[in-house]
Amino acid sequence: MGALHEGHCSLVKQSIMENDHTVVSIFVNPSQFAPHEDLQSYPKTLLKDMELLAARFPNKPVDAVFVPTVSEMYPSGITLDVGNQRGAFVLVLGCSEQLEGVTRPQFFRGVATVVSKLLNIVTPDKIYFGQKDAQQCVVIKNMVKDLLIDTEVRVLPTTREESGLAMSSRNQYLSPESKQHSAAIYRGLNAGEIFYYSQNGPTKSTDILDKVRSIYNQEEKSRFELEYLSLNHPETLDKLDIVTPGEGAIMSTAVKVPRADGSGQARLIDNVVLK
Ligand SMILES: Nc1ncnc2c1ncn2[C@@H]1O[C@H](COP(=O)(O)OP(=O)(O)OP(=O)(O)O)[C@@H](O)[C@H]1O
Ligand SMILES: CC(C)(CO)[C@@H](O)C(=O)[O-]
Ligand code: BAL
Repeated sequence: MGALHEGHCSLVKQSIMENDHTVVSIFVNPSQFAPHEDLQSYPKTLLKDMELLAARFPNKPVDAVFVPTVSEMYPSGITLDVGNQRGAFVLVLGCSEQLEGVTRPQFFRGVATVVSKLLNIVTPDKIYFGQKDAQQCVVIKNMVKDLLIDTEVRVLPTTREESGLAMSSRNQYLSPESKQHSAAIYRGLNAGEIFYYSQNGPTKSTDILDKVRSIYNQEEKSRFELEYLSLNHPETLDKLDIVTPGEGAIMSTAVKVPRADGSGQARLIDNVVLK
């Protein structure tokens, strides 16, 4: 969606390494935002993005940057009626009731819709996504499988700041202080991860999540508001009561932190995969 950072660049780098041609799409997709979300303020830095791509990949540059308009992507307009969301994609994907789907009921549908459009336009052999948006990756993998789309979905690890904070375009909303507090998001997930591996066997989800919460509880609620914290099956996103080695889980969270300009909260997501 633009406002490019090193997380995006890691996807571009991998694509340049693995393919003859690379297309970058930059499109802030209105259909995945609910009316109360941050579509209007979402950072748009196209010229800087182009400069960053040129500077980071001077030897083998990307072949095209695709920057469509909303009406090019949605020639028949967009239906934003959340009450009417049970369209084909939701039926195919079957995970609209989970996690991001609970707090952002339009999100999975909007992402599936725009990604299928992008796939139809570019027809790539491979398409690259970041593990930071783990649930989005599950939805897209299911969509590609269920709609028999001829592309390979590549998911690359989350690029982090030194503090552990996952890089995200929305980090631009934060003050340096808020960024410091936000680093607790990953510290907590990491504490849960370490606990799980120390158990060396099936582990109760509540025990793992308690370890994460013990870190989150050290933060003041006005600075760090937990929206969800959950352990889910890595492929179906079903909630797990027990995490079993071999089957594994995605431990994911969404946290709201104050925006630097005082205009409310920024919502940040992160996750770790338990093997
Ligand atoms: N830190 C990261 N590491 C690896 N991939 C990332 C990272 N951040 C984003 N991506 C991936 O880049 C692609 C484009 O994401 P998007 O433009 O929404 O950026 P974002 O930084 O995730 O923005 P947002 O702040 O809206 O979450 C997605 O596949 C996303 O998972
Ligand atoms: C998958 C995506 C491109 C759909 O707009 C977006 O959600 C993103 O960039 O993560
Ligand atoms: N990185 C996912 C885009 C979104 O939050 O809408």
